[in-house]
Amino acid sequence: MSGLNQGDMRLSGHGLRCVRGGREVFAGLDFAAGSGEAVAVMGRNGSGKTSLLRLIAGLLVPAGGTIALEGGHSELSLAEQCHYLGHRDALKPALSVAENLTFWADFLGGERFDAVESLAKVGLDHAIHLPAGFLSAGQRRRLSLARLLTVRRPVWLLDEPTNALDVAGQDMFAGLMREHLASGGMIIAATHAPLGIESRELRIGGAA
Ligand SMILES: Nc1ncnc2c1ncn2[C@@H]1O[C@H](COP(=O)(O)OP(=O)(O)OP(=O)(O)O)[C@@H](O)[C@H]1O
Repeated sequence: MSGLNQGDMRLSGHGLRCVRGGREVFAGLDFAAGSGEAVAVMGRNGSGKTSLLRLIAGLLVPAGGTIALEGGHSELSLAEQCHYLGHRDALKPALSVAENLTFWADFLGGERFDAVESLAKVGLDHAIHLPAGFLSAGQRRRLSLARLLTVRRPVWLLDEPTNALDVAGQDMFAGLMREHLASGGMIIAATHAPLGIESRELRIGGAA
């Protein structure tokens, strides 16, 4: 019995151990997040914040411990219910802004929402036909964020999501995160700066 209400989800990790390049990065790590909750993963450089997100996304295998999602879509894996947004923007410079978004929507599959509307929400509708290679760093980040809106997935794994965003961009993104949480989603974000939304702190490896 999970004790969850219908539609609610809970993502948790217990006793997680991460080894990279033969070196232990962290061990005995526990975390939990429920629908509507955000967790800010904090810690010094190299403490394993990105590694934790990659473990949850299924891009790395834990050396120990377990990760479980309760109450999600029973026919989909955890990875299929996650968006993983790395700190580097995964964009194809020769493709236009709209084509990059379509590429990601095709790649990720599932139900998709209007790309133009998503681009408008992140303030990029004026650049829709521009090659992504021409975008500024903040605009590239905004295009990456539009992916979260075009393909809806309940678990957002975000690595330093506000990097390169100006103050207005950070406010815009805080609004998008709040909407996502209000709709029952959850967010695990590695960050060195405040996220701009209410969040629980998960500190890895002692004080930064
Ligand atoms: N592919 C790899 N092979 C070996 N070691 C790696 C690899 N990737 C990362 N590491 C090591 O794992 C440790 C954790 O890295 P990680 O990127 O998870 O840290 P982080 O907390 O996100 O750091 P930062 O705040 O600098 O972004 C670091 O010591 C790093 O050198």
